[in-house]
Amino acid sequence: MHIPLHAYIHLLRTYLARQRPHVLLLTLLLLATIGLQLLNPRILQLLINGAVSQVPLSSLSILGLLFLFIGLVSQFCSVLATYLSENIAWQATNNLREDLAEHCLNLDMPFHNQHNPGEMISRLDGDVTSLANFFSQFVIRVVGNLLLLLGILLILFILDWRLGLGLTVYTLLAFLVIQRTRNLASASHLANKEEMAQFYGYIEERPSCLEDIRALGATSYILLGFYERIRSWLHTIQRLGLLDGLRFGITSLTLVGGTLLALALGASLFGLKLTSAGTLVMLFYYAELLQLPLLQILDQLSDLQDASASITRVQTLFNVIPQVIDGKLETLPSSPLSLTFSDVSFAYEGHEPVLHNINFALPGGKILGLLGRTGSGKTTLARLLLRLYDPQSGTISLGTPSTPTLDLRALRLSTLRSSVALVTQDIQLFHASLRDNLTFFDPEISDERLLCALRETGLEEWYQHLSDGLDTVLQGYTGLSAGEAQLLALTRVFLRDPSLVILDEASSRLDLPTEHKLELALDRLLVGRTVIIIAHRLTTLRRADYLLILENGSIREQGERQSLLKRSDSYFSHLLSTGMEEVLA
Ligand SMILES: Nc1ncnc2c1ncn2[C@@H]1O[C@H](COP(=O)(O)OP(=O)(O)OP(=O)(O)O)[C@@H](O)[C@H]1O
Repeated sequence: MHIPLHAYIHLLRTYLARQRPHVLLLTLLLLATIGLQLLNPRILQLLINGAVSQVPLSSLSILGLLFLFIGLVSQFCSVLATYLSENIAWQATNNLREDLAEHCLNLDMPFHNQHNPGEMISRLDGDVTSLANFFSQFVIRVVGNLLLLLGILLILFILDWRLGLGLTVYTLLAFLVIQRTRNLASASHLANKEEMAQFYGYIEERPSCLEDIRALGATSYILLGFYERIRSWLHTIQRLGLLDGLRFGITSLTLVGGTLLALALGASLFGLKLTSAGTLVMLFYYAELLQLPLLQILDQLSDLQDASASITRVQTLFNVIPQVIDGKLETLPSSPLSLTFSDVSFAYEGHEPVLHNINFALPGGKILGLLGRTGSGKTTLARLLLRLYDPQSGTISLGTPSTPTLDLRALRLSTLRSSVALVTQDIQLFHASLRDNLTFFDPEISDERLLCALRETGLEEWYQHLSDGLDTVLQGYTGLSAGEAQLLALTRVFLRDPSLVILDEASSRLDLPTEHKLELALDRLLVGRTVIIIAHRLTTLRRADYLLILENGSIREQGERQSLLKRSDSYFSHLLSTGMEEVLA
């Protein structure tokens, strides 16, 4: 997978620029750690040589203390650097996660239809998390460890060119050998992940159809599938364990080889009286130290491989452009809006047309009852009105007293969606306080306004039974009846005060007191607004000034409710006389 260098640099610059002082401090700390790591063996050399040549104990003690002090400072710097790099990584990944989440939320429905929530979680969490190391450590660690490596080899060259040359050749060979052996188990690691996903997918799916499994007596069949998967997984794990063990063995042997080489070279120089005991110990120390940058550079390179895949996926997501383009007009008057559909036709991407040449006009402040069998296109029509999708042909316009036809596409999406409210049957409640569920986390909305809205929707009594009032945490639908959930959705609309309301009535039957409360709430809510009700109850239809009946995505009939009622040949009259079940179900 090839990612241009500028993509890495762009990502690093974007997300590290906000934390420049921390990055600078981290660089300094790492450089200090490297300097101290290089210095300490030299102190050890002086200490041992001093001891051999019997320098005074006080001087040796100072050297000993200095050795300890440098070790401590080096450890302290390294702890501080770890803390800082964790912080930098969290900040950078959180900023990236935030930008990506905002981007995804602004993408339109066609995108979300094609990408399931699991995929989004894997992008926003999995991929972003795997970039943490890339942000906090990659450049600094690779450059830092290269400096450490070069520093050690340079010191060895200065000590004796044969030592320097021998260990340089060893370093290059060790790099190649360890790098090669690392790839030994990578195919097995992938296979292991695949087997794991298969296994969990299998056991996750089974509980959801437990009843069917029992009723059909399919338990043995399910267990057989379970054993087959676990057997296949076991073989993969065994192979992986073997290869991992082999890899570990080869790496350890290669590293020990370096120390042995250093000792052999040092010992032969010592035998030729070309070096001192202190230098021999220092050499051993450097040879051990050499392992650290070698392994860390290889670790960083393998992390970069993972990061590259994540960077590609994150970039691809950032490159997705919404199909619904935002308009420019920022304001709409708060008076009831008139609505016009002119020759609107629409098909979901890759599907047959759902709406065909829809034409209708609804004056401001009036109520339209929208009827039709299931699948006739009612919800789709509401989605077009909110610009969750754009129609392939035709225009939808809102009208204000000053501008009778204002194409939806001219409006800012945020303006449109604050003026038009959609209450769906599928009411979403967050795991959050009642206050946050109503205000959508907007601190500007006062508690008085909230209580007033709850009174308007008849939820005052329900509210008084809540243990923590507005701070009561709603656990999804637990403790809420379907009617109460609908009333809460209406309370949200009261608070937003939109000019046009689309209400997809719940098709389930409510008990009489709740239905009564709902009717009262609607009486108050719908006054002075333009309303479209996707109606499932006769009582609601009585509110409608106009009716529009859809059939297979086309208008079967439309007109003023009263005049349709009066006309005995109207389809509506026919539906009334036959009980209307088929279109209100
Ligand atoms: N996201 C989608 N992608 C593809 N086809 C869809 C999508 N949503 C709805 N449809 C199809 O569009 C047609 C109209 O669906 P729509 O939900 O608008 O009907 P409806 O009249 O609101 O039905 P109901 O009363 O059952 O809610 C149906 O055939 C449906 O399968």
